[in-house]
Order: sequence, then C-alpha cells, then structure tokens
Amino acid sequence: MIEFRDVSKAYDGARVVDGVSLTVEPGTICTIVGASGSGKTTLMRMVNRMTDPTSGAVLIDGKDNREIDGPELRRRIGYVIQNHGLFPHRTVAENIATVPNLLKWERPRVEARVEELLHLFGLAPKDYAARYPHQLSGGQQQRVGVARALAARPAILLMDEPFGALDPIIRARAQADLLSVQKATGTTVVLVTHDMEEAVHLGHRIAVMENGRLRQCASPAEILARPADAYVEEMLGANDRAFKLLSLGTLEDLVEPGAASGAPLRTDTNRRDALADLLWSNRGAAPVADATGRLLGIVRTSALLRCAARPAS
Ligand SMILES: Nc1ncnc2c1ncn2[C@@H]1O[C@H](COP(=O)(O)OP(=O)(O)OP(=O)(O)O)[C@@H](O)[C@H]1O
Repeated sequence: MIEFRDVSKAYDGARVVDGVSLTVEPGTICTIVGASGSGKTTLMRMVNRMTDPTSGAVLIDGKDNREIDGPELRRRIGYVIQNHGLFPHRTVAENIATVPNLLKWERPRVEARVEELLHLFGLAPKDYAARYPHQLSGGQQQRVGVARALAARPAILLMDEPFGALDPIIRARAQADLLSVQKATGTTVVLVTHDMEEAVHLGHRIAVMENGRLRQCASPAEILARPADAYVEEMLGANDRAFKLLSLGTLEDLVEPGAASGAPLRTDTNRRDALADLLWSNRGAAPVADATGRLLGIVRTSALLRCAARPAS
C-alpha cells in the first residue's frame, strides 16, 4: 500500500504539489491524470524518492519511505518512463537483468528470470535476448522497458506516460499487456498520463490533479457519474462521457434469452465496442457467445444505450 500524507513540494517557494493525501491499495492500478505541469510526475517520483516532499510523508506498507534504504527501495519499486529509457549498448537480456544484477542475484537465477519475462511479454528469448534496443520496434522496446522494471518482482510499479510515444494499435496492445501482467502479478501500479481515456481504461482509481492539487480521487465509474468540479468534468470531455462509461463494462450482465442473426459477440467484449458493432451492422440485437463459442443469448442495442446514460445520483 502507498499512502501520500499531506505531501507538498515547493521549488523556489512555488508549490508544484500542494497538500495531496492519497492512498493506493495493494494490487490496484491508480492512474494520475491532469494537464501538463499539474504536478503528476513530481507526485509519483516521491514514491521511490527521486523527489522528496518539502512537507508531508509517503508511506509504503505503513513505513515512511525515508526510512527504507536505497537498494531495498529499488527492489520494491520498478520504474518505467516514456521512450522506455533502455540502455542502448546493452542487449535486451542485459537490460532486463539490470536490477537483479544490482541486487547481486546468482547468475542462473538472473538468466531464468530474464527468460521468464521475455516469454511473458511475447518475445521469444532465442530471437530477442541478444538484440540491442535499436533492433526492436517501438512497441517491443516498450515491452522490454516494462519487463526490466518488473525483473526483481517489485511490489510497486511506477509508470510515467509509458505508452505516450506508441501508435494507437501498439498502445492498445501495451495497455492490454499491462492489465494482464498486473492481474497475474498483483503489482501495485501508479501510472501518470495526460490522457483521460487511458486513465479510465487502466485505473481502478483515478487521481485528477490540477495546479498541484488533487481535485478528485475515485473509481472511473464514480468520476464519470459524479465529477467533483468543473475542471474534472472538462478533463472527462463532455462529448464522449457516455462512451467512456460504456467502455467500463462488458456484456456479461446484459445477456437476455433469445436469438438474433449475424456474427456473435463474446461476453467479455466491452460495451462500447459492442455498441459500435451493432450500429455498424445495423442490428437491433446480436447473439452473445462465451469464450468457447457456446451461444448464451442475445444483447440488444437498446440495453447498451441504457448503459450509456448518466447514472441516477
Ligand atoms: N526540479 C525542478 N525545479 C523546478 N521546477 C520544477 C522541477 N521539477 C518540476 N518542476 C515544475 O513543477 C511543475 C510540475 O511538474 P511535473 O513534471 O510534476 O508536472 P506534470 O503534471 O507531470 O507535467 P507533464 O504532463 O508536462 O509531464 C511544473 O511547473 C515544473 O516546471
């Protein structure tokens, strides 16, 4: 668990983080979103002490992080930045092995961990371990960056605009990778982004920053339904709030008995994609199937439209 207790950071008397209190529960993803210069990165860098607060404290599992020594912090906290920050003259395997080597792991243990991570991120060791970063695509470099950060099995992963430089398709894949790896490992993730879409998609909770202050911290559904103020509302983009709300759920709870024509949708399809499919194929309903292809019933366009409406407060 990470707790920011009334933290502030001032440079030359100007507060760039101002009295932020925030708790990130273990095994969850907290996205920090806000305009450029709102203090997101500064706040996140307080976790691994790249920046120390001017006042207040950051606690990790109940302990002030200033009382945890450097190597221990590096072991417990992984860090990923935009453009991955890989060492250009080290191979993929050497890059991933960085923290385990710093921690003086035995060589066979390091090699086994590197291999495991390459498999986890879909990079066959025989093809990729010996390559240098410039011999990889941008998406692959980003995956190696995340693999490197996870190498010593940190309990916490800090990510600063990790997918900002990726094109939309690779970015979607990288986001899906992160969600499945996070689920599998139970890592606590703090992810900075200026993209509300990404914050809603990835975050169990979203912290909205403006001018160093925390304006709201809540679940995506809560923020969409009840933005705390006009700034949060503006960040959400009034025009597509309905679609963001839709994207939070799947078809799981919307299946009704019946039959419909056309290609079936899978139960785990998100509602936004399902609505787009129904509108595009001009259908009032579509069959729904589980992962094995077994038909479960139908989903109606009208049911999806109801899910896009502002929740009653
Ligand atoms: N070392 C520093 N010295 C002086 N000012 C700094 C320093 N680091 C950050 N700042 C200032 O603090 C403010 C917040 O910066 P920060 O990087 O946390 O914002 P951000 O929300 O992450 O922005 P962006 O999305 O543009 O990365 C900015 O005005 C920045 O100029």
